[in-house]
Amino acid sequence: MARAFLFVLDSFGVGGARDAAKYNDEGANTLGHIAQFCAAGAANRDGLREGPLKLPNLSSLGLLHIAKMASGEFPAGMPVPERVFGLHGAANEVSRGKDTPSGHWEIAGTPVMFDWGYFPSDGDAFSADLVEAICEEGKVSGILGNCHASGTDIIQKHGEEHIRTGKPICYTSTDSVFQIAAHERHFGLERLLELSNTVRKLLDPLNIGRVIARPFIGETPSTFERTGNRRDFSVPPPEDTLLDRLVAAERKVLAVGKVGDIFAHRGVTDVIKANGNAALMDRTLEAIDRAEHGNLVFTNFVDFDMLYGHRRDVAGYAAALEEFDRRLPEVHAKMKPGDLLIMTADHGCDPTWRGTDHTRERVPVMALGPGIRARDIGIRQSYADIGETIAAHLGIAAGRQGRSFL
Ligand SMILES: O=P(O)(O)O[C@H]1O[C@H](CO)[C@@H](O)[C@H]1O
Ligand SMILES: [Mn+2]
Ligand SMILES: [Mn+2]
Repeated sequence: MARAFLFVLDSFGVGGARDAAKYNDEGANTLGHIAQFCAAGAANRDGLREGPLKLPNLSSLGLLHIAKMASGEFPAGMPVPERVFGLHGAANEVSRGKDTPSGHWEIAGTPVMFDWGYFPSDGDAFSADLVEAICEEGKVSGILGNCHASGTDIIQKHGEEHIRTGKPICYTSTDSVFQIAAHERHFGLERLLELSNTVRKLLDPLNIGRVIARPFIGETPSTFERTGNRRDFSVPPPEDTLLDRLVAAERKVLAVGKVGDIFAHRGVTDVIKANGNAALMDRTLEAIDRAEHGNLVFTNFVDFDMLYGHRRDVAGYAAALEEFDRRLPEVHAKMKPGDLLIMTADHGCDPTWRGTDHTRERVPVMALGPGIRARDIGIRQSYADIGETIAAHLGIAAGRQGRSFL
């Protein structure tokens, strides 16, 4: 019985990307810098965590060896185990963007070799024509924001005006995204989702990867808070991915968290939503119980990126990693002969880095399962090797990109 479980720790990079300078990210290292801050006592938070970064389970699967391989150094303050129990390596990204869809599609065998459309960072992000079309077709009297921004900052800045005027808050980042923040009650969640759909269609000719609906609640800047009802409206991948190939071979793909949205629901048989890493882990464990021979359970753990990486919150990121690490034995306990678990990431988001955007980095690749012998699989030339490994493990035909490391 062969089953595969793929966990993407969203934004958990390990530094070392050869092309980092092209993205103004030379030296960025999500794991390395978190470990450094923790070891220096600069990531303590009362009641949350303290001291050096503690990831005993990930370390025993080779995470620290991966860090050394990817960026030249073991992470600071973390004891290096003598023996490693998993297949371990790092992977370069070949896709041009350092965004979530590019990373996930590349993992699934479809690197993004075209350029996404992006919005300018000087002056208005969105052209007058686009704003006019949004107002007309989306039936709103105007938009707020119209700039590059951090999603939590911009709702503090414009939230009250948004409630007063009904104008949605529209912003972007260095990713190919158009984000729309609106109040769940005053503006209405359904209306926000409809507007996002309308904008999605308007943006197709501009090659924009995603429209993201960002509902929030609260009445004042200090109480505004984004909710778990975020929705991503992605363009479909440019060609069939591992997920489509599995479905064509009559396999189930159980997509936990935002995975379904990222693949525009192509190649997904079961959509399982959850809010927050703890609930994502709970739903993943249930999906593993349900998964049958030949199935893939594919989970995105979004908190690392959304709540801590973009917020440049080192202590928060460290605590989330430690919590994830603590729950890994629950996954191990469910693994049966024939199961393969791969853990990786889609890009970096170094919480010590300038700005609030993703960082171009290598990602860790950890694979384990009963009967899979631990070894060093080196630096892989593309994330696509991960998807190919799953294809080989589940016994479907090889795709066009990547090489299995099994
Ligand atoms: O600041 P927030 O709204 O979290 O936005 C972040 O989330 C987007 C999608 O991951 C990224 O493009 C980044 O801009
Ligand atoms: Mn991501
Ligand atoms: Mn992100």
